[in-house]
Amino acid sequence: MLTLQHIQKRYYDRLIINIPQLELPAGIYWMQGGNGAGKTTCLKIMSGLIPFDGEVRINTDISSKQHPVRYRQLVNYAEAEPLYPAFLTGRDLVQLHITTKGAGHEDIHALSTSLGIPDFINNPVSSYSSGMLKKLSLLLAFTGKPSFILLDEPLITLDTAAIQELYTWIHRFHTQHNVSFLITSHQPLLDGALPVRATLALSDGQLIISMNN
Ligand SMILES: Nc1ncnc2c1ncn2[C@@H]1O[C@H](COP(=O)(O)OP(=O)(O)OP(=O)(O)O)[C@@H](O)[C@H]1O
Repeated sequence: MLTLQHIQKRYYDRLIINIPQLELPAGIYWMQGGNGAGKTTCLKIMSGLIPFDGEVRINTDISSKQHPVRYRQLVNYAEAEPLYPAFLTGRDLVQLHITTKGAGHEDIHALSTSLGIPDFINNPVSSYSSGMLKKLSLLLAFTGKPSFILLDEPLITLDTAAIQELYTWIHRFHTQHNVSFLITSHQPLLDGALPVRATLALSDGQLIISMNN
């Protein structure tokens, strides 16, 4: 369960996010919103990466502000446009994540192989295409033993085969390891692609929730 209370985020004097109360029980969530609606800002708040007013907690009592290390072990985040130090290889980054996040729910190498990452994992990330970089960032978001994985625009730059693989892994982590997902996208989810619990629409800084079924 991810809980948000009294969340406000301003850039300069402009209120970007205003969420008085939100509870996301275990599930898969699909978030939509136009350009500049605040999706990335919202995910950065939920991942504890930027300052904000209010409180975000995972599993009821672990606060992103009071227990930042434990919180970050339980909430993983993949950026829409990931950036890494150019000289590191994919293998360096995977190793770093495995070392800091601990043994994962599953052998991460199977996910890596299904996305074709072994073909380029030993090369420096400066040589990666945008799709390769995206695949690596998604792989890193599956490391450790998170309760919640936040994926910002995971579909952009992925080819159709990789999107299908990603859906398979999301479904598997959710059903077998009870991992929840919050996924942002400009596209509506294709019918039956994922068992989404609710759709979140972000507009004027406010979230509107539509439960499925
Ligand atoms: N570091 C920043 N400084 C000032 N304003 C910012 C900053 N980051 C984001 N904003 C503003 O906050 C608003 C929300 O931006 P955000 O990136 O969260 O939107 P988004 O929904 O992810 O957009 P998109 O779909 O275009 O990626 C925008 O008006 C943006 O200009």
